[in-house]
Amino acid sequence: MGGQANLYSFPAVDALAPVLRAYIIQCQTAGIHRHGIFKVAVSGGSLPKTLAQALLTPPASEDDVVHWDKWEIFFADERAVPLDHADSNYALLKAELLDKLPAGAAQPVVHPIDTSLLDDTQELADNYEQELVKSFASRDSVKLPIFDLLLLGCGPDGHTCSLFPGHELLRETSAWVAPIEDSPKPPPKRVTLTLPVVTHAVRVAFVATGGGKKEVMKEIFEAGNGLPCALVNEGAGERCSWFVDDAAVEGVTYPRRAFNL
Ligand SMILES: O=C1O[C@H](COP(=O)(O)O)[C@@H](O)[C@H](O)[C@H]1O
Repeated sequence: MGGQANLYSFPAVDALAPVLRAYIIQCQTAGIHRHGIFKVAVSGGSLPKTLAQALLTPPASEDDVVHWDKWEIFFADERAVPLDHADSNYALLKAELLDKLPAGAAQPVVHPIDTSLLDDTQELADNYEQELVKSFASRDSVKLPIFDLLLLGCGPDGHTCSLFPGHELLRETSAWVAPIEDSPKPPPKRVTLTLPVVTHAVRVAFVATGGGKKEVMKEIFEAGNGLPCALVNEGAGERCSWFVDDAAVEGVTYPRRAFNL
């Protein structure tokens, strides 16, 4: 993959949010142009709150409209818990964003995990993979699903989705969705998109904010060290963009880019 990941840095989340929105709208326009729909996968953690800040403000113009009725939302990773559990990424996205969409307005199609399968994470992952197969066409006809956009977080240890540093899941080359039963961050049982699916997306955007991320950001951008986020940078190259606040990249020498709104 040619090119390097783009790093966009802002004094604070208030300044980051409108640029993230503009970037997402660009991806939305491209997706709708490409196939009449916008297929996105989102992370949990701190991301949904920032996403809400970016996407819930009224449009500034016709070109700035979020066409929710064209959105198909998947989860980049999910914890093996009920959908109303405090650890559920679905519950988080619902509380932060989905429940706040204007009443009566068109709604996105959302794909949560099948919670009847929580006792068997392999089944849970296989079932979620089938959700992707239904949406992206059969596994026989496409080697990998191509999301229009992945919206990802970065943990302070450099994990993204539920792909953790040094974990054998990083070597998965066949499955689209994989189970993990020993996540170092609770809860231990989860399902996650695999690295090939992540790096195959049309666009990948990370959002990382706060001084608690600065050590790992330095490692990701200056050493790599095989950290999951660094592997995404390497695999997706210039298709990958980071939206961060200055606190998260304090001391990081990697060049920042200017985002042309
Ligand atoms: O466990 C998880 O953590 C990561 C990072 O979360 P953050 O709070 O540090 O942003 C998140 O992206 C992932 O979806 C979640 O399951």
